[in-house]
Amino acid sequence: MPSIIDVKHVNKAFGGLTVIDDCSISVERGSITGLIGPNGAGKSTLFNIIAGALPLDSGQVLLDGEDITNLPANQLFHKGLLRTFQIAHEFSQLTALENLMMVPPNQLGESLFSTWFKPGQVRARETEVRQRALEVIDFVGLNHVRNELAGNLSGGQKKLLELGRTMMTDARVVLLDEIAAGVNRTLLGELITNIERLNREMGYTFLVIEHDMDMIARLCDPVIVLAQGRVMVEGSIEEIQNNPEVIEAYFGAGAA
Ligand SMILES: Nc1ncnc2c1ncn2[C@@H]1O[C@H](COP(=O)(O)OP(=O)(O)OP(=O)(O)O)[C@@H](O)[C@H]1O
Repeated sequence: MPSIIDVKHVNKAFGGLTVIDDCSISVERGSITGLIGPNGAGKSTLFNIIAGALPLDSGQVLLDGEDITNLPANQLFHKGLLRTFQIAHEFSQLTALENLMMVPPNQLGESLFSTWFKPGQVRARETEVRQRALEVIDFVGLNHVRNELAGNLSGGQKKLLELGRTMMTDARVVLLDEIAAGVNRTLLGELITNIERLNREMGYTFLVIEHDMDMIARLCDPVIVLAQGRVMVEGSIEEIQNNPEVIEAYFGAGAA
């Protein structure tokens, strides 16, 4: 399978500290690829670079062969590369359903001009968006709380809602940043099922940063291990777990 994301020889330093060091990774189209590594390995920095939230010093990022290096997040969003975000404070006062309805780009209703001059068209579009939001909320299993304020949802339900938000647009690649953190086991099971369904049924590719090794083991193939800003090893979870270098990096000298 060809890759959908290619990170090529990327470097990033903060002050004098090199955090991403000539790093190259490829994410296969249709895969659920895990990105793991010890604390401070540079995972979030690399994510931020891919997601257009942080400029790189040198190197290149390609999406489907197209150079997207340093493109801002909103342009990447239109190209179908998105990352999940914690529900922003101002969105916590909207219901779960309204949170989904806020997502679509170029919503005609957002423009005052079109509201004045094309009210029929705006209404039709809103009905369409609402219908889609109802389907998505059902898909992620939050139908019973659709009219709750997002701020009142449990941690796990918020994660499901974040995942749902990626479904309101035509995503090709979704970056998931520690989605398991603070989620109870039941909801985590639902999250994993939903991610797998999005992957299988809708062709989403996922790149997943995760500290929860259970989740990585259940979901990800391949797994890329980052250490000190470089790829240490890449392979199946079994290969990773049995790799002495990885054991050493995680547990320190003598553990292997
Ligand atoms: N904005 C910043 N300014 C200065 N240093 C930074 C900045 N962001 C990250 N760093 C440093 O870069 C290094 C890598 O951080 P990063 O958050 O990418 O690691 P990580 O692998 O995601 O770690 P963790 O698993 O602990 O979340 C760390 O040493 C961190 O202190």
